Amino acid sequence: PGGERAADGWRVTWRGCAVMGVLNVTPDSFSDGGRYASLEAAVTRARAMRDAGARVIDVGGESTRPGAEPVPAEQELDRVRPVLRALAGEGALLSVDTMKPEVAREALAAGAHLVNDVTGLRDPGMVEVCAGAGAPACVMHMRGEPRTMQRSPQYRDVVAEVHAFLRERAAAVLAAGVPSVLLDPGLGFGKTAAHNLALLRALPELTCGPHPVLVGASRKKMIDLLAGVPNAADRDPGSLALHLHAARQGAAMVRVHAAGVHVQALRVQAALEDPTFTPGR
Ligand SMILES: Cn1cnc2c(O)nc(N)nc21
Repeated sequence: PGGERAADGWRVTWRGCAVMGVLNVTPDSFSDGGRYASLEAAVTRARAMRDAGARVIDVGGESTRPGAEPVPAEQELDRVRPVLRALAGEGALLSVDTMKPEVAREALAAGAHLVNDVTGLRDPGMVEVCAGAGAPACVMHMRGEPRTMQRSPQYRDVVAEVHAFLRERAAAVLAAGVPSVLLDPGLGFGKTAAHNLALLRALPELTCGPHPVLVGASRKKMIDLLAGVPNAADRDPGSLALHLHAARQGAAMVRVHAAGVHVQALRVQAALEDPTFTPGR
């Protein structure tokens, strides 16, 4: 907490953990599907999250929730490009949430600063796009693919396997010229709630490394399994609990729907954790 910390090639001075606001411009996303289908609504939402203190806005045109059907590249691009163009240069950093290199390339040209690829840049073309554009990337662990990943995920040792994957992918993409990476354990992407808990409890093993770590638990199914909250839209308190834990364990950023709630709580937590912090009065 506090002081300068390089994160992904751009220097941010922040206290504690930064917030990445989720902007799903898809009709079927699990928690806010369809609400931001119109460009104006999406841009308004992004500005609200930025004004609430979100450091990054993550723009996604293809749902990655469990069971989601793939979307053609052109359709995905038609959803995200106008939003990125409208937001470019307005102050928030922009990431594009996509698994497709051709979408990432066009999104970076339209103003995105960062690529958030839930496959961990599995496609070599994605590595080329990020290296070619000099764009940082989030390397996330996913077992399988969104459509089938939650059927029966199994690991010998989920923490060891996920951390090994992230270290190996990070080394590979950096060696291929991607300027910097964030690592992300990919909660809910081919994991049971028990797997997610193990990964959250082992975060210090990941955050003690050289790369900033991003964690996204916002409104996910595990909150229902831990606290009995069947409706995704009601899960922000549980999301906050998980993200405060992640920040306390050294996460550099959390990916959230409720940006304002998280910004306030993380600022208070950072002050609490920072013995040099002196309140205004
Ligand atoms: C797109 N998306 C959904 N959940 C996510 C998570 O936990 N991390 C990242 N990087 N992206 C996510």
